[in-house]
Amino acid sequence: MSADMTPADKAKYVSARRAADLVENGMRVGLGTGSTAAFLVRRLGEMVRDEGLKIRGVPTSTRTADLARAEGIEVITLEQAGWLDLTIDGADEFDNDLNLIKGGGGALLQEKIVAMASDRMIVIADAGKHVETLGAFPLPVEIIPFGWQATRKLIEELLISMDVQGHDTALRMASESPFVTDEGNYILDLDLKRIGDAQQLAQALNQIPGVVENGLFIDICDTVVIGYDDGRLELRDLTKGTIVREQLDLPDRDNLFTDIAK
Ligand SMILES: O=C[C@H](O)[C@H](O)[C@H](O)COP(=O)(O)O
Repeated sequence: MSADMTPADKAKYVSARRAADLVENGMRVGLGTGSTAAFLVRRLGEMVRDEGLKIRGVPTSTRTADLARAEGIEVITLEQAGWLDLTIDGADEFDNDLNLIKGGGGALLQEKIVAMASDRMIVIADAGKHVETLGAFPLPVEIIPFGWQATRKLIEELLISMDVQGHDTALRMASESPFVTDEGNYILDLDLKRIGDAQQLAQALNQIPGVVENGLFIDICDTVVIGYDDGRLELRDLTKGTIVREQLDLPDRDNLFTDIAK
């Protein structure tokens, strides 16, 4: 497996592997969705099986739920958990204030609910996800299928009124038909290039009746673990105002990542 991993995959692995060390016995943990979060879930599974870690996980998608169960992690619902100690999730973009764009994998709604029901949200990401200004990654917006074209029109009018230039809104497709989220909704991807006031846009989007939620995570995440493909990593903690740089001791190349290879 190691030979097939791209540099970005290695960096994702580094961040996920380090973030797993922040999970403590007895925690109720929100489990994110996506390729970076999958590395985390696999590592946590290994810690549960081999190191006796006892956690209960609340997955943010059916994909993550399936993976967590396969890894031997006890899976519970958010209702059963009540509240979470920690959520660890990937992101499509993060800025210096740890505001995020999420939803590239279509799981933004459950991800936001789970993150906001947690004492702490940690993002795991390769360094390529860092941006000065959010918006290069198209912003996913989850919308109700009923009257979705009307919702799109209202979103486009909103973007014009907010003076967002050159925008494009695309219904996310899964081959021939619209992509459907775990909650039975559609996703519109807004190609905005640059989001000036992310807070204002997030609030305005959610005022539109057909909009369920948007992929802007503002003031939700307080820590990021940034991974590099050579094992370097950086932990930025906004609450403490600290940046800690470390080097992850990776096994030699032949064994690299075999602990998570499935
Ligand atoms: O809906 C998907 C999630 O928001 C993901 O966490 C995000 O798209 C990042 O995914 P990946 O880790 O695969 O880049």
